[in-house]
Amino acid sequence: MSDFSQDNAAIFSQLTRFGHQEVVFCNDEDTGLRAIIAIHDTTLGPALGGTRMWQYKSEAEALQDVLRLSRTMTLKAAISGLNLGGGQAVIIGDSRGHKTEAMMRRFGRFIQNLNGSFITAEDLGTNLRDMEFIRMETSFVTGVPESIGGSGDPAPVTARGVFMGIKACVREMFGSDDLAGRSVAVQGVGHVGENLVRMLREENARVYVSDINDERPGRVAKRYGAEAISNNALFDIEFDVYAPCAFGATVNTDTIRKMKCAIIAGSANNQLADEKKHGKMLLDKGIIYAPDYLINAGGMINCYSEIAGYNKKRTMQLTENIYEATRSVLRKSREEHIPANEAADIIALKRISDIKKIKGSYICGK
Ligand SMILES: NC(=O)c1ccc[n+]([C@@H]2O[C@H](COP(=O)([O-])OP(=O)(O)OC[C@H]3O[C@@H](n4cnc5c(N)ncnc54)[C@H](O)[C@@H]3O)[C@@H](O)[C@H]2O)c1
Repeated sequence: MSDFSQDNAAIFSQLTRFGHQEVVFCNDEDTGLRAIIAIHDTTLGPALGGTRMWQYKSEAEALQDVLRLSRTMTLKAAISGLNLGGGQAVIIGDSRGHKTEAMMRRFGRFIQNLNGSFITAEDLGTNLRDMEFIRMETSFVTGVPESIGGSGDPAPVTARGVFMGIKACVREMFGSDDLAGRSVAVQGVGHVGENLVRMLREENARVYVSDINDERPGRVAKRYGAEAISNNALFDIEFDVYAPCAFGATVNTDTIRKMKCAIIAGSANNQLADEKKHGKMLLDKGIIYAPDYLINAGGMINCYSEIAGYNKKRTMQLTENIYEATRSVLRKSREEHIPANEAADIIALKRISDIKKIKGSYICGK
């Protein structure tokens, strides 16, 4: 991968290719801060996106990550009916060694300079404490602790959205969204996965759980009446729904060949190793896929509510809408015989282009 700093033209061609509006490079010698903020699209509202701190192998890799993630946030907001755009920030460095209060607050000042076109939240390598530091310098941060007026842990809300997505898929496949007796394998029983297991068991689904952490599956299985299985056995067992809730790219050529499930619906980001290729493979194999950014939007919805003045009831209503949104995507996929991830992209991009026209005519009419 070439270093982007040696090839400026490549940056602009990438921005054009993915339709990014603005990219800000933040450099501060005193604190050692090196960060990139990407604002993908603000047609629907301010760009919301997490701040990820990661030891990237190269600057090019950091840029690629921030561009990809910010675009997904645009699609997620659009398909969820939120008045938000998509953005993302990455801080280059080791979150365990390089992070300081001063660095986070300096980063907060960069966000402040964007005057509200970018609002951030926690992501991999950052935590609620970091958000508190950022908030000392700017109000354009969300997902802060409940103790200081925020919406708190988004995982239960994310799990609720995934649960609604699973129900919509089950209805598409079996004609009813009743989960009693349906079998679901939840891979990764962390914050989201465990909440999901609880909800599934409340509807009497048969639940299998696996995790790379040896202790968790047994504990979660015992608590909710699920069955612990080994990570390696995941695709040897037949079940109705595979719910990836651990990490990305678990849906790839190798695993699709082994899969005996009817549905894939989980919280992990970027589940398809290759969007185009694996979306098509799933369609051809007759496996229903709930696009990840659609059904894991609960966390974003939680942040959206916080920006508007947090209201738990409204947050849950918006999250329940994931059921109908998933149904629309699956219907389009079935009627047009296109992969579900492609159907989701089309619906999300159409909402943005429709609203862009309205905004245009509003300005003309002034
Ligand atoms: N937390 C949210 O609100 C939210 C929102 C949107 C998307 N997501 C995505 O959902 C997924 C789960 O999020 P979370 O907050 O529950 O994270 P988490 O870290 O709390 O849980 C992840 C779990 O997956 C397990 N795991 C890690 N690698 C594994 C492997 N190779 N095989 C099996 N299990 C493995 C971990 O041991 C852990 O128990 C992540 O991909 C995250 O990006 C989370």
